[in-house]
Amino acid sequence: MEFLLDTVHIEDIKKYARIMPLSGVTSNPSIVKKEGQIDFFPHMRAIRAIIGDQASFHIQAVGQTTEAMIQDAHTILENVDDNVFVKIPTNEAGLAAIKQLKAEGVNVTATAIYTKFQGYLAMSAGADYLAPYYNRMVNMNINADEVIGELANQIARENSTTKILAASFHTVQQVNSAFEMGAQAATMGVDILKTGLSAPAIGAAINDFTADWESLYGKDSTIASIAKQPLHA
Ligand SMILES: O=P(O)(O)OC[C@H]1O[C@](O)(CO)[C@@H](O)[C@@H]1O
Repeated sequence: MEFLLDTVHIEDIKKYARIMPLSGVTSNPSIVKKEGQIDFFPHMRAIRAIIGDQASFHIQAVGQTTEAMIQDAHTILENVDDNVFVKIPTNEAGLAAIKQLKAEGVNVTATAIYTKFQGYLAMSAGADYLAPYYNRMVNMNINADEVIGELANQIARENSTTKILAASFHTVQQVNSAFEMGAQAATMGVDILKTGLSAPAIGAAINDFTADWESLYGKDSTIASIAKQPLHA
């Protein structure tokens, strides 16, 4: 199971690289826009420096034609590093770009996936990751669970190395569901992580444990402090 962050906000990436089992970072032009007019390549290299070589880093091509996407891919690899997964939208131009980039040995994430058909084609073209858009499918009355579940079944049937990197999440429940349907990876904004880890019930349970502990050993006592001053020494 891979958890990725769907942001290029440096402080958030630094913070959550410390907190979570971070498998990678994803971005797209809309995510980049949230940071304002950043110096694109130095910013991307700074993200790589934070997440390290073992994490997967997904950066999107913006060209509209096959040739433009391939040129974008080469430029990204030259200016960030060779391990980047270049995100290519799964339309006709994109599929042709995926085929060519895979023939060159480039890491590719097929993105903008709303249907099984797009996913099957991108898988056949050799994409390393498929990025189905969970919440956008839900908004279009497409059964996101079914799409992800069937893509996962096909991966299993073919013993394929392609992985599902589910994306476009608006709720914690959607992330759980994508994993349960067989996605190997999910990318999410920090809002999802904050919501999932800060439910009032979690804080209430921690407060109760603290109160019980302190009623026994005194205010601000810790495991370390009672080890230094054992009650029955
Ligand atoms: O629907 P949204 O929230 O814009 O998300 C689109 C998704 O597509 C991606 O570009 C795919 O990786 C993600 O970065 C993003 O989660």
